[in-house]
Parts: sequence; C-alpha cells; structure tokens
Amino acid sequence: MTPLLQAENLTKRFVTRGPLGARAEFTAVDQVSFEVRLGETLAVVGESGSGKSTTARMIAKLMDPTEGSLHFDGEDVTRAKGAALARFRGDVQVVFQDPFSSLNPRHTVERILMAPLVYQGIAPDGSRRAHAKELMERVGLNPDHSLRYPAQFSGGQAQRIGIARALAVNPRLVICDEAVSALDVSVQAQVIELLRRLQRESGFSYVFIAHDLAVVRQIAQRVAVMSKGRIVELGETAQVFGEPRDAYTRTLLAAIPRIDPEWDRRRKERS
Ligand SMILES: Nc1ncnc2c1ncn2[C@@H]1O[C@H](COP(=O)(O)OP(=O)(O)OP(=O)(O)O)[C@@H](O)[C@H]1O
Repeated sequence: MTPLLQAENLTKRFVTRGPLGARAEFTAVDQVSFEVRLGETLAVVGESGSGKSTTARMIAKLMDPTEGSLHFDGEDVTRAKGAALARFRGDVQVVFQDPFSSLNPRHTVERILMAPLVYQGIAPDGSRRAHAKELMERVGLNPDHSLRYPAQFSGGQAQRIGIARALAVNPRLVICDEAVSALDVSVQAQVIELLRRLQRESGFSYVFIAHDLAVVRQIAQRVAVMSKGRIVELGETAQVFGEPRDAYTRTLLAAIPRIDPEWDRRRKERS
C-alpha cells in the first residue's frame, strides 16, 4: 500500500558564521528516510539538537530541504507550489509546542478557527461560525467561549485550540511538534487522550515529535530515533523500547525517569 507520506534522504544544511565571520556549513538533518502509514502514529525521538524539529518543518513544508524528496499520497510534493501546495496544506497540519506563541493573541478563538476554513474554502460563509463551535466541542472546549482570546485560556485549553485549528481542514496527517511537552503531567495525559480519541474518530496519521519517551510509549505504534541529524533506529515502539539495537537508543532509554516500575524492572533484568 502506498504510504501516506514518504521522506527520502531528507537533508538540511544551514550556513553559519564562525566567530571570525568565516562561513561554515552545518548539517542539521542528514539523509533521513522514513514513511508514515495510513492511520498510524510515528514518533520521532532524540535528544535536544538531534534534528527532530528541522525534520518536522521539512515534512510540513515549512522549510525546504537542501536535498532529498518528499512524497504525499504518492505525489512528489518536494517542490510543490501554488495549487499543489495549498492542497498539501489542507492535508497536513501542525500542532506546535507553545500554543500561546502559535495562536494570534489579538484574535478570538472563533476567528482563529474560522481562518483555515476560509483559506481552504471549507464550509460556506454562513456556517463557519457554527463549524468553529463544533470544533471547540470536539476538543472538549466550551463553545460559549468562542469570543474569548487565547490568553483567557489555560495552557492545556490553549493547546486544545491549536489542535482544533489543525483539525478544521480535516487533515490526513497531523504533525505534533512537542505538542504536549510544555504541559503539566496531568494536563498532558488529558491532551494525549484527546489526541488518541480524535485519531480513533477520524483515522488520520500522526507524526509525533517528542523527547519524552514515556509519552511516546503511550501514543506511537512506531518510533524513529534521531541522533546528530540521522535516524539511528526505526521500528515498532515495543521492539525499539524493549530490545533497542542501537547503543544511542539504549542510552536515551536509560536516561529517562521511569513511570512504569514493572517495565523498568524487566529492562534491568535483561541488561
Ligand atoms: N535556522 C537555523 N540555522 C542554523 N542552525 C539551525 C537552525 N535551526 C536549527 N539549527 C540547528 O540544527 C540542529 C537541529 O535542531 P532541531 O531544532 O531540529 O533539533 P531538535 O532535535 O528539534 O532539538 P530540540 O528538541 O531542542 O528542539 C541544532 O544544532 C540547531 O542548533
């Protein structure tokens, strides 16, 4: 079956300036290849600076790769512009880490949620307001609060607005870039539950970028481990976490605080 998204040898090099103004090239993402299957959640994990966000930005087409290609639903979208790019934007949405900086503080929730409907030409003029309220209900927000501003919501509620905005266009792939990392643990659990429910209801795929492996275990069927711009391991979550083949993955797993003592005990027994 054609994968929903296919990244092949994606590479991103940044040009930097050294202390004496010398030009240097830095490879943030190096020949990364993976596919995202229909309806699955693929997590991308790795330490800070390993290239997760740069990869997310390239597959969301918020940044062009220096090299490599990107296919969506079998179509080459690497250089997509105009109508093809607009179609891609309707299919692929991003939820960012900090809802407060990714939501316009001067716009009401209603306006924030109506904007993608207007852009994608979804829902006729007269029904957009009702559509925005429905979206609020879907993500567990009170639709009576549609005329409030982002700052009037808590962090978890604001992230629900970010999720509702991503869902407005009925995407087929949602990229969550550290979408729950800034939330308190209890709020985080609620938002993860919401993300899972929405996937069950709508069947879209997630690429879930995270550094918290405990979160990844709850949500992802497959996981790609990144280190220094490369994917060092990719496989079923249970297999990668249970029997990591790569030394870096083992270090990463050993470094996280365990929330599941039973799992930790089994891991220690094996090593
Ligand atoms: N615009 C840029 N110009 C130069 N270097 C960049 C740029 N964006 C990212 N980098 C560098 O590329 C590397 C990968 O960054 P990236 O943000 O993708 O990593 P990450 O794994 O998402 O890390 P974090 O979890 O801290 O966000 C880092 O060393 C970063 O400093």
